Amino acid sequence: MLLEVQNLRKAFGGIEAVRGVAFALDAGEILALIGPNGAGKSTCFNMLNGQIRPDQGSVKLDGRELVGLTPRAIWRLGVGRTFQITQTFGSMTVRENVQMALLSHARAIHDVWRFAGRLEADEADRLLGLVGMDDAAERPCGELAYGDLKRVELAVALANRPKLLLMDEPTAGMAPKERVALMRLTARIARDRRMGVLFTEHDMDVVFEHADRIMVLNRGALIAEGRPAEVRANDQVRQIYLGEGRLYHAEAAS
Ligand SMILES: Nc1ncnc2c1ncn2[C@@H]1O[C@H](COP(=O)(O)OP(=O)(O)OP(=O)(O)O)[C@@H](O)[C@H]1O
Repeated sequence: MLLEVQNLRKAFGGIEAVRGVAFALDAGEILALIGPNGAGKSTCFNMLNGQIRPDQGSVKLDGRELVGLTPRAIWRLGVGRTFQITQTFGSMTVRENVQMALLSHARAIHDVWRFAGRLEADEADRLLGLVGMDDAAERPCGELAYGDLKRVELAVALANRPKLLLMDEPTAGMAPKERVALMRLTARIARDRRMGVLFTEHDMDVVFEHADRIMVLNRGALIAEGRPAEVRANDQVRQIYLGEGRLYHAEAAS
């Protein structure tokens, strides 16, 4: 198993944001974490990459305990993350953003950035080719359409060669066609590189179409886990999403 999470807990004052969450994720697998607003998804993610220290529990990547390590140390061990708000540097070009990430991975950033016009440029272009953005390498990121920016962000996250990629609502703010394209691209890369992907997402169409497995969090606890068809058929899950119509829409679409 690539990732093994056991009995993860976190309370904020009196609120038990995450209560005894346990799951495992295999290399190359795409796992979705869904749940209503406030269910504890972000808190889970933040515990996985070290931004929040759990009150209890264990997070193991390739058998190595991550709890207690800094976010940077966890990133170096191979846990990458993309955010809901894209975090590229707007004034830098597409290629420079990826070069920056590559140099950072090589620990070279402080010494060489000033002289680094060509450094890692080939690898940056290779990663941009992978996400279909090589033609835009010279453009400032600030000029890109949102969907293109998300693809550059994926290339930036891949520069670290993550074993596990955490994606916070990867398709938020995108047009439906772009959503499908980004998730297909993510799936292809996950399979090719044997990279595990854990993502949160409010769009149930994206979740049910693209996840290998789905976990449902409600009030801090996992209430269901399984293949999309199993989760869709789960009564408790249907109750939670009832009224919102989202699960049923996903059903009709698949
Ligand atoms: N830093 C914090 N201090 C106090 N309470 C917090 C903090 N972070 C989260 N919470 C609470 O913990 C619970 C879980 O929040 P969390 O943001 O993890 O949910 P979520 O599933 O990511 O929600 P959303 O889908 O709206 O992003 C909520 O009740 C939230 O108010």
